[in-house]
Amino acid sequence: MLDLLVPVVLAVFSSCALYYLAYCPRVRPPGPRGLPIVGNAFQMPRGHEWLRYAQWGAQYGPLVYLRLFTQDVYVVNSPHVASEILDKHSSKSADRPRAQLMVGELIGWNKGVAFAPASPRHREYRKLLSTSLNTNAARRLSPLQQSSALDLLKALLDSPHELRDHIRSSIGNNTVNIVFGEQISTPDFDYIALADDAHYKFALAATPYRYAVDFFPMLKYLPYWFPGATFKRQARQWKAELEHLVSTPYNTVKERVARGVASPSYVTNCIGDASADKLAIAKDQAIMWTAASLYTGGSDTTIAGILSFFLAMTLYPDIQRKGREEIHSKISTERLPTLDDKPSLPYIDAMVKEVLRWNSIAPLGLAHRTTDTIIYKDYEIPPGSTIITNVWGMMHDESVYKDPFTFKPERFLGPTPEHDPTTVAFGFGRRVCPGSHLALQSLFINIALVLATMVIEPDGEKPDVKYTSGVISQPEPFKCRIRPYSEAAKELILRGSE
Ligand code: HEM
Repeated sequence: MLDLLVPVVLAVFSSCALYYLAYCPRVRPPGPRGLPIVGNAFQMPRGHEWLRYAQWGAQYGPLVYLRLFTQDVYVVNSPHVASEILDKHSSKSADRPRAQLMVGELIGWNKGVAFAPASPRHREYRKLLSTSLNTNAARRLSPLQQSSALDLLKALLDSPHELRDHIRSSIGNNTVNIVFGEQISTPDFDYIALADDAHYKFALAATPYRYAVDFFPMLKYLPYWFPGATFKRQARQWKAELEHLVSTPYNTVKERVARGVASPSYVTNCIGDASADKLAIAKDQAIMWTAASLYTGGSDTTIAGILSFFLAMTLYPDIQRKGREEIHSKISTERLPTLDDKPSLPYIDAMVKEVLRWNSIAPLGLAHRTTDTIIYKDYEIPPGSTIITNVWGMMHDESVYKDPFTFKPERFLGPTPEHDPTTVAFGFGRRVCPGSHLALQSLFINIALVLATMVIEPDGEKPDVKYTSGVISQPEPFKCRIRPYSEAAKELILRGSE
């Protein structure tokens, strides 16, 4: 009898354990207590969400659980946890939350790289992007970035008060040159103006709770003429505008490739040796949509970074002076710095990092969606969950960055530098920003050229540090005075731009 007891007890015990493991929901990470049915829907912040997420992070820990009706949402407030979930389980976390119906499906933004679902199409996109934007490829594009930074200096000599417009046009033109090889602008088609308009409409259409169709998907079947179906007519018009914006420059470059007169660019590089009119449809579409996505992903982000740098320099004259002294002592005042000088300019390199950290350009990155169960510690993250990375929160965690609201490049120098923000600012896993090398180069070149030749000062009172809300956050309008550092510096700019 006793012989039987031990195996029976063991069998019962292990069955219970197996049942528990298989069927009992694992513990969820802590988070604010929600209401029945709606969960945390009414506690969700509207605007500058990263501040509330960081507060929840301080209260509940690096992984916070929220429920919006039936949607599981995990907010990650630590680089380590983000990497454990999104880098280590990259194949299970590479999807995007289904874009709201209006902006994604009806207008068509889900064909762009950033909002495309994880799929063979998205993998094809990433293959094209990594071939053309990897470290070596990006390095070859630095002369174009140098020349657009010089355009910015020249424009600032002429009209320093138009700082924002000058940065926008220098970065916009540069991105178009990199992607299409030349400006695509005719009296009827101004690419940059049309792209900016499309981004504005994207932001309107993506505003949460704006369109009833996002909650009641059946509404998408309403006929266009139906009373009250204004959203359908609006979506049809915006979709046509988006497709025109995406296809016109691409077809222009393709036609130039066919005539053998295209300038080198991302698009010509992707088309490669294939005869431009014989590309497989899937590849043709992939080149067209990745090209458009480079402008969308690369323009406003880089502009926000350069504006942040100008704001920081207005507020921190000593840091500005130190940066300029490094350039003048290591490179001289006789020539302008280039990307090749990076190894001799560690302080400028640290400034680039601090620009990325001080006020995060993409404070919440872009949300991921899981497609399979992910186990992290005791927690089970089910498929279909939304993962939000609170990049701003990670960059302002006092246990990682001492005095996080102060602009202090020194934190990245010396024997014990603080955590490198470039590992966080560009996102995680299979969705990590494909333009990060280009972005870092652009920030370095612009910062080095401005510091070598210009002085930035407050215009009256020191400005407040106020940033816009949204996917990309940039300084709100602020006043500063910009003047050449010396007559020689002015000469250098004018000579350099001849
Ligand atoms: C300082 C400037 C930039 C910052 C801070 C930035 C940041 C980011 C972040 C956080 C993501 C989302 C990553 C994720 O989902 O985990 C992203 C995605 C993306 N970025 Fe950037 N970015 C910058 C510049 C650029 C540039 C210059 C380009 C192209 C020329 C670019 C193209 C893209 C694209 C296409 C995606 C979508 C990737 C995908 O979903 O697969 N970005 N970026």
